[in-house]
Amino acid sequence: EKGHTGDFHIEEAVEWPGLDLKLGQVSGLALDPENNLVIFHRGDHVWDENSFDSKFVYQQRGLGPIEQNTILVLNPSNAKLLHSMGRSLFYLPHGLSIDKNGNYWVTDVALHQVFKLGAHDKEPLLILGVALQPGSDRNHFCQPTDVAVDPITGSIYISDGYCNSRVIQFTPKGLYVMQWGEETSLGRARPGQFHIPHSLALIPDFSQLCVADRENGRIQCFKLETGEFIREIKHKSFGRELFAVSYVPGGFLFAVNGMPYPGEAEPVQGFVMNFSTGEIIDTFIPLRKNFEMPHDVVASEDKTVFVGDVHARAVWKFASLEKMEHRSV
Ligand SMILES: O=C(N[C@@H](O)C(=O)O)c1ccccc1
Repeated sequence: EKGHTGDFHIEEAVEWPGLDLKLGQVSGLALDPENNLVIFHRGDHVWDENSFDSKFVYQQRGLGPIEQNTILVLNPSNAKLLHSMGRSLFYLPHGLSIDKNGNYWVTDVALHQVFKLGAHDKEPLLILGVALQPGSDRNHFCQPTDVAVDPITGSIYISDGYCNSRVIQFTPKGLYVMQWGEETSLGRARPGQFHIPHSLALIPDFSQLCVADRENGRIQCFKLETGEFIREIKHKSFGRELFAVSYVPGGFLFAVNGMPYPGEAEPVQGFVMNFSTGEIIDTFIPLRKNFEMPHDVVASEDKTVFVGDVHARAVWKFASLEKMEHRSV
C-alpha cells in the first residue's frame, strides 16, 4: 500500500451506507458527545456565482430560508437518521462545531452570522453578527466559515471568513475579546496572513488553534491565549488549496485539500498528520465515487474519519485498516 508509513492506515469503510443519503451541499461535519455524526447541509439551496453581489451581500433572500432540516444526526455505524433540526433558520450553511456540552455552533455565509443552538432547541441560544450585513468590526462578519469552542475556558473562536482575513475570540457569552490575522500581501504569504481562513481545529493538549488557510494551501497554528503565530504546516502534496483541518486527542491532525491547478499533479485527498512533527503519516481517497470538493473532515478517537463534500453532496467514512482486518479475519 503506498501513501502511508508505519502501521497507521485508513481506508474507506465501504459498508457505510451514508453515500446514498439524499443530501444538499454538505458544508460541515462534527461528532457529538455520544460520537454520533452530525451533518450540516444546504437542502435545496446552493452557493454559486449568483449568490452574492460584489459587496458580498446575499442576493437570494427571496428564496426564504431552507425549509429542509439542515442539521442531521446519524448513527455513525449504519447512517440511520437519529434526529434532525434546523429548518427555516439558515440560507447558506457553512461551518459546524459541537462543544463539550453538546451545543451546536454553526456559521451561515449568507446571513454573515454565527449561531449557538441547543441540540434539541428550536430557538438559538446565542447569535453573533448582524443578519445579512457583511462587515469587519466587532459585530459584523463577512462570510464567516467556522467556529471552535475551547473545552476548558469556553472561549469562542470564529474564522472570519471568505471576505475577511481574521480569527476573532469571544467570551463564552459572546463578548468580543480580541482578534488576529490580516490579508495576504501580494507575493508571498507571511505568518499570520490569511487567504480565506476556512476551518478551525482547537488543540486543547497544546493550547493551540490551527487554521486551514485555504487559498494559501497551508495550516497555520496559533497560541490560544494570545493569537501568537506558532508554526505553519505545509506540504507540496496539499497542492493549491487546503479546505479543512481536524484534531483528535492523541496527537493526530486530519485535513482535506482542494482541486489542483489545471495540469498540476496533486490529487484531491485526505491527509493524516502527526500533530507534533507536522509530518504526513497517511493519505486517503474514496474507493466508491470520487472526492469533488471535500469541505469538512472530522475524526473520532478510534481514528474513524468522516469527510463531507459540498459538490458531491456525499459523506464518506474511513476507518483504520487493522480495525477492519480484525473484523474480516
Ligand atoms: O468556494 C466556494 N464555495 C464553497 O467553499 C462552499 O460552497 O462553501 C465558492 C466560491 C465561489 C463561488 C461560489 C462558491
